[in-house]
Amino acid sequence: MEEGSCKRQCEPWRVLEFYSGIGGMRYSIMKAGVNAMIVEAFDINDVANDVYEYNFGHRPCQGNIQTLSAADLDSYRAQAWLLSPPCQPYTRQGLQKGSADARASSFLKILELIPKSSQPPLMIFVENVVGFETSDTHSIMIEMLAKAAFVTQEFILSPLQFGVPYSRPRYFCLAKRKPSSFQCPLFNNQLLWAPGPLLDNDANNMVNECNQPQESYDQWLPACLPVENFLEFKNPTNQVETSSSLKLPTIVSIEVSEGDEGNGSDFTSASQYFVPLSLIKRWGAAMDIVYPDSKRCCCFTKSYYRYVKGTGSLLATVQPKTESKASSLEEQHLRYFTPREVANLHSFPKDFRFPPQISIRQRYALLGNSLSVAVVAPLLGYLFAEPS
Ligand SMILES: C[S@@+](CC[C@H](N)C(=O)[O-])C[C@H]1O[C@@H](n2cnc3c(N)ncnc32)[C@H](O)[C@@H]1O
Repeated sequence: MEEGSCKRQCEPWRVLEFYSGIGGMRYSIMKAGVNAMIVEAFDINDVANDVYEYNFGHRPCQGNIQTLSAADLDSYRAQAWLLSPPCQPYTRQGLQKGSADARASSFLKILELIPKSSQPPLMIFVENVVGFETSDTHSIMIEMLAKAAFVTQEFILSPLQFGVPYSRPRYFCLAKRKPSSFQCPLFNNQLLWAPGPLLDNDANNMVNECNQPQESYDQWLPACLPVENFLEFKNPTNQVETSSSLKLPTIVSIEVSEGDEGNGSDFTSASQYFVPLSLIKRWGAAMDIVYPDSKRCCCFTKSYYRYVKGTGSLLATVQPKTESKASSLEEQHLRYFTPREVANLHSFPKDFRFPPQISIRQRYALLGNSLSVAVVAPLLGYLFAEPS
C-alpha cells in the first residue's frame, strides 16, 4: 500500500502550519474540506498568535522557526507542511535581495531540514508574493525539492479568478513526494496562471489557457460579485446623487449601536474610517477609489490605513451619477474598508474575530500579511486529492 493512503482513509492528515499569522492556511484547509488536523502552528509574532488563539483555541508555538531542528519536526509525525514565509525579500517595492535578505533564512533553513528528517512530509504548500518565482530562493527551493524526490506544480492566481472582486495575485508552490502524484500530472514542473486543474475540467483543454501569463484579469471580472456584497455596512447614500443635490452621507447609519461590538463588526466609531480631507487634497490623484458596484479592488497591504498611496482601495460612500472626476473626491465621502470588510475580501469565515485589545492598525497589518481563503482552499483541495 502506498505510504499515507491508509492514513488518509482512517485518520486525518497531520499538518504543520509554519508562519501561521492569523490562520489563513488553517481556514483554507477547513474550507477545502480536507480531512486534516493542524498538529502545530508556528509564528514569532505574539499579536498574530493572540488572534490565532482567540479563534482556534490553540496558541501557536511562539519563536523563531529558524531554531527548529529535524528532530523537533519529526516529533509531530506530520505528513504535510504549509508555509507562507515573509514576502519582503521578494516584493517589488523592496530591495529584492532574495536569499541574501535575513528574512529569507528561516524558510531556507526549514527546507534544509527535509533531507535530515526521518519522516519528511509527503506534501508541501508554499505561498508568497509574485516575484518569488524569479528569486534565487525559488531556485534553491526547487532544487531542494527535486533532490528530495518531490514533484511540483506552481501557480500564480488571484481572487478575481474565483469570483471575488479583489486583485491579490500570489505565487503558490504545491509539492508532492513521489510516488504520490497530482490529479493532473500533465502540469508537473510548470507554472500556471489559471485555475484550470483545480476545476473539474478535462486537463487537455486547459493547457494553453493555463500556461499564458495573465496580461490582465479583465476577462474574469464579469463573473465577480460586486464589492457591495463584501461590505459590513451598505452605503447609506448608495442611491445616485447629482453633485448639486448632494447630501452629506448619513454617517449615523454606519455607526454601531451599543452592544453590537460582539457581532464581528470592527466599527467602534464610524468617523475613524472616513478619509480626512487633508489626505484627499494631498493624495487624491493617487488613490484607488471603488464603488459598491465595482468588480475589483486593489490589494490591501499591511500599511493600509497608515498610508493611502498604494496600500489598498478606498470606498466612495456617495456614488456619483457618473464615475467621472466631475464629481470631486471630496463629495464622494471616501472611507477606508473596515478590517471586517478586508477579512470578507480575504474570504475569511464570518465567525473570524479579532480579540478586543487588538488595535485597528494591528488588524490591518495582520490582514495585509494574510491570504485569500478563496484561492488557497481549492489549491489545498487539489494538493491533498489523490489521482483517481
Ligand atoms: C506572510 S505572513 C503569513 C501570514 C499567514 N499566512 C496568515 O494567514 O496570517 C508571515 C508570518 O511569518 C511570521 N514570521 C516571519 N519570520 C518568522 C520566523 N523567523 N519565525 C517565525 N515566524 C516568522 C510573521 O510574524 C508573520 O506572521
